[in-house]
Amino acid sequence: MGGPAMRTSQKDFNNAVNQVKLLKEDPGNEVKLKLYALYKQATEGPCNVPKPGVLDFINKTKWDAWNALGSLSKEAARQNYVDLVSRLSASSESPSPEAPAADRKQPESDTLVVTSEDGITTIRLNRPTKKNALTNQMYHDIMAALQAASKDESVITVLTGSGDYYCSGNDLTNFASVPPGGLEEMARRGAVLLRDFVNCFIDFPKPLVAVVNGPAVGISVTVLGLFDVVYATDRATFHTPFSHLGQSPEGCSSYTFPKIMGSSKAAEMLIFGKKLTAQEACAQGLVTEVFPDGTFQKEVWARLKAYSKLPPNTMRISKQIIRNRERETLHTVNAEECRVLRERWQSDECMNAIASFLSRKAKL
Ligand SMILES: CCCCCCCCCCC/C=C/C(=O)SCCNC(=O)CCNC(=O)[C@H](O)C(C)(C)COP(=O)(O)OP(=O)(O)OC[C@H]1O[C@@H](n2cnc3c(N)ncnc32)[C@H](O)[C@@H]1OP(=O)(O)O
Repeated sequence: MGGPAMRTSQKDFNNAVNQVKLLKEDPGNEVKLKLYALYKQATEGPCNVPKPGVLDFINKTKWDAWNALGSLSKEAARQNYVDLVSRLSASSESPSPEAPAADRKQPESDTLVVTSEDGITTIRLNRPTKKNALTNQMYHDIMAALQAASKDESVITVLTGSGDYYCSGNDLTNFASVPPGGLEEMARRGAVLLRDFVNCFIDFPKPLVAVVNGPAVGISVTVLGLFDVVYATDRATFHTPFSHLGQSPEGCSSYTFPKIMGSSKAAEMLIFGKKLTAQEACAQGLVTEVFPDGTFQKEVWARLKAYSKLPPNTMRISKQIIRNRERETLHTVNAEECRVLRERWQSDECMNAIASFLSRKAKL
């Protein structure tokens, strides 16, 4: 993959190196190995020392981790290191879901309903009169719900919607109240929120399933590439109208969609905003299986209940080994997409599209 424009300075990197020493929680061996490899790549470049012998287990493991970074540039490694440390610092400082920040409503807010039953935690978007459009609060609530689900007793986590839509994407009124810092500050905050939101999907440790109960728009479509399985009713459609909105792809779709469906089909969706039927999305690999709407709920939940009886640790480990192949790439893509969107949100094309929706309630 071509490396995105990097912005991390040597000073940011040095700060991150110092920050690691101050982490309140041990991040575990896997993460420490990743930090080691990125540090070596950032400071010395691609692995350039002889491979330790098989019996020198620790040094061989470290060598393997460094060597696995291949020809990643020093700058990209520095950026990935800083991003990783920033995520670690945020998670060790952020309050647990049981002790929420005072200024933030928790998922008990009725726009998100979280339930756990039969080994399945279900996160349900519950704003049917607005087609489950995502408010700022809902982004935070979904992140908190995913964080809680990653630690609860459940085996599988499901995201679904209430009513006739799965989700109509970002609530465009999120852009209506401009903070004191102006448009620039709004775009900066939006980019941080989006990056953190998508990171939660990249790093979610258990099998994650989307039960797409109706049409899906925007970010609710793009993050599907980060789910393990996507079941859809035959009523569902998949629409990413970014160009219509003066915006650019997010949710890692600039990477996952070409990988899933090929570059030309991905371009038709992400650049021209082609809306796919459920059958088309399935044929292109974005959807795992399509069910008739009349039996959708019954068939899908019966399937998921059966899967939830499989050995939990084995499923989690299998998911991790699949995700680990490209975790760092996904984080890099996410950071780059957010950087570009931050600029798009300040563009005339985007402002005009949002103003048009807000003033005339323009339809896609
Ligand atoms: C601090 C900065 C904050 C920034 C936060 C940024 C966070 C990250 C952002 C990530 C980037 C995401 C990108 C996207 O998701 S792009 C996609 C955005 N979505 C849309 O453009 C969809 C707009 N909606 C429509 O086109 C139609 O409503 C739709 C086709 C979905 C349904 O049409 P239908 O005719 O069936 O129904 P209605 O239009 O009558 O809808 C019912 C009511 O729901 C309101 N609605 C629907 N979708 C949205 C939406 N996305 N945002 C806001 N409101 C929405 C609609 O207006 C109706 O409301 P009223 O009943 O009050 O009229």
